[in-house]
Amino acid sequence: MPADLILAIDQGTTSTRAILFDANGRPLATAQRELPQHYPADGQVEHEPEDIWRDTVAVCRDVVDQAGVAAARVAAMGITNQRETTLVWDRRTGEALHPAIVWQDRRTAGLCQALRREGAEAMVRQRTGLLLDPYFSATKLAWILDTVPGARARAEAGELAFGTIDCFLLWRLTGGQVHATDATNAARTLLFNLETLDWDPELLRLFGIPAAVLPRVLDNAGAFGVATADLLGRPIPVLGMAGDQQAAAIGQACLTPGMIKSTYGTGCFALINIGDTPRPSNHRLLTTLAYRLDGRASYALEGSIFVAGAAVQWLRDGLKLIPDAASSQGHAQALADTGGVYLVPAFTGLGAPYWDPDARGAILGLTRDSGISHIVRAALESVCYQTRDLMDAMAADSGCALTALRVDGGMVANDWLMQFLADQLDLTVERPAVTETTALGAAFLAGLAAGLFPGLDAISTLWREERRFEPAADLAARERLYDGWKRAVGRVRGG
Ligand SMILES: Nc1ncnc2c1ncn2[C@@H]1O[C@H](COP(=O)(O)OP(=O)(O)O)[C@@H](O)[C@H]1O
Ligand SMILES: O=P(O)(O)OC[C@H](O)CO
Repeated sequence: MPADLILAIDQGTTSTRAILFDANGRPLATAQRELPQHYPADGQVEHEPEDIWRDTVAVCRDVVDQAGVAAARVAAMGITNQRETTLVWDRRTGEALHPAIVWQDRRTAGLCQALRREGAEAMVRQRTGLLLDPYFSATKLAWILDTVPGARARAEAGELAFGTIDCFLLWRLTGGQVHATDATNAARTLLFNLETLDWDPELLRLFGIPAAVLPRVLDNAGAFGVATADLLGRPIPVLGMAGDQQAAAIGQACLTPGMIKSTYGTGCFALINIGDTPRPSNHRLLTTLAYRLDGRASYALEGSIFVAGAAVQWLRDGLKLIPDAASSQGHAQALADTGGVYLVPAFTGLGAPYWDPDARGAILGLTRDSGISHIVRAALESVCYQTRDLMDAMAADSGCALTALRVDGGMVANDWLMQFLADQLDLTVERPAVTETTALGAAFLAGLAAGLFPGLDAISTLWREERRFEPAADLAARERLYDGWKRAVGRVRGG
C-alpha cells in the first residue's frame, strides 16, 4: 500500500483541525473541535494546554477514521498553528506551568511601554522586523518566568522548556523527544534575528530570557521528529511546520514578490511576499519570515489585525444577537447601509497600522432607528475597513499598485462580505477552491520533505480559483464610508 497521504494539523485560536490531503493537495476528510477561550481579566486571553493536546490527538484519529484509510497510507504530518501564543512546560513531566498566554493577550502592555521608554524599540525593530507590542511571545514568556513561583530559577537550571503551540505539539507528539520550532514561528517571538536567522543574544538579554529554555530552530520542511505510535498506531514522521499565516501564504501560492493573501479567521492577517531581503516597512507593518527552505529565507510584510471573525463570534456568544456566524450575511444584505453606525472591534487594542494596546472597542453613530442588522453589518464592514488600512500601507511600502488579493479563512464563506471587501479596496478579491489554505500550506511543506512534490512551485500549478469578486462601488461613496471609519478609530484610541 503506498504512503501517499499527508495529515495536516491546524491548531488555530478558536479551533483545532486535522485535514487529510492527497498528493494533489485535495482534502479527503476534515475533523474539527472548537477550543474554549478563557478571559481571566480585561485584555487577558488564555487557552488550556491540555485542551489543545487532547483535541489535537482526537482530530488526528477522527480524520483518519472518517477517511476510512489505513494509517499506513499517511506518509507524513505537517503542523501549523496560531502563532506567538506562549507556553512553558516542565521538561521532565511535560506539564505546562501556566495556561497558554494567547497572542491577543495584552497583560504585558506595561512592560512593552517601559522598554519603549528605555529606547529599545529601534534595536528590536531592526533585528526582528517586529514592534514592541504585547502581541509577540517574548514579554509573555518573561511574564510567566517572573510570575510563576520558582520558574526563573528552574528555567536557568535548564528544567523548563518554552515553546509556541507548534513546538509544544511536536514535544508531545514525539513523547518529549524533540524540542524544536520552525523559523517562521521563531520569527514571531521578538527573540529571533531576521538577518542571522537565529536566536539573538542581545534580545535575550533585553527581555531577560535564559537561552536554556529555547527550542532549536529548523527550516519549514525537513525532519522535525517522529510522532509516536500512540497517536495513530504506527510512527509517522513530522516533516513540515509553519506558523498559520505563513502556511496560508504558501497554501495560496504567494511565492513571488508582490503576491498578497489575507486570512479572515479570529483576526485578519495580510502578507505580501517581498522576496529574499528583509526590507523594513515605513507604515508600521511587520517584516517577517515567509518561509525558510534549505537554509534560504523568503520574507514578507505583514499587517496583523487582532479582531475580525472574533467580532462576529462576540455578536453570537456575547450579545447573542445572531444564532450563528453565517446568519450575519442575511442581516448585512437586508440593509442598504448601516445608517452611519460603525463598530470598532478594538477589544484587545488595535494592531497594524495603529499598534495601540490601550484602545478599546466601541459602537458609534447609534440612533433610534439602529437595530440588530445595523450592528451586525457594522461588524462585517469593520473587517473591510481594517483590511483597507493594511492595503493602503502595503501599497505605500511597495510603491506599486496592488493587483489582486487572495483570501481565505472561516469568514470568506460570506459572499456579501467578500463583495463589500472588493468594493472598499477597489481591488479584485480571489477566493480559492480550497479555503483551508493554512492546512494545505502545512501539508505542502510536509509533502515537499516527503518527496511527494518536486518543489514549492508545484503549489502554483495546483492552486484553483473558486470565485472572484470584482469592485463595483461608487468611488465617492466608498471614500465617504472610509472617512467615517477613520473618524471612528480616532474616537477609540487610548492615551
Ligand atoms: N459566514 C460567516 N460570516 C462571517 N463570519 C464567519 C462566517 N463563518 C465563520 N465566521 C467567523 O470566522 C471565524 C472562524 O474562522 P477560522 O478560520 O476557523 O478561525 P481561526 O483559525 O482563527 O480559529 C469565527 O470567528 C467566525 O465568527
Ligand atoms: O488562529 P488564527 O487563524 O486566528 O491565527 C492567529 C495568528 O497566527 C496570530 O498571529
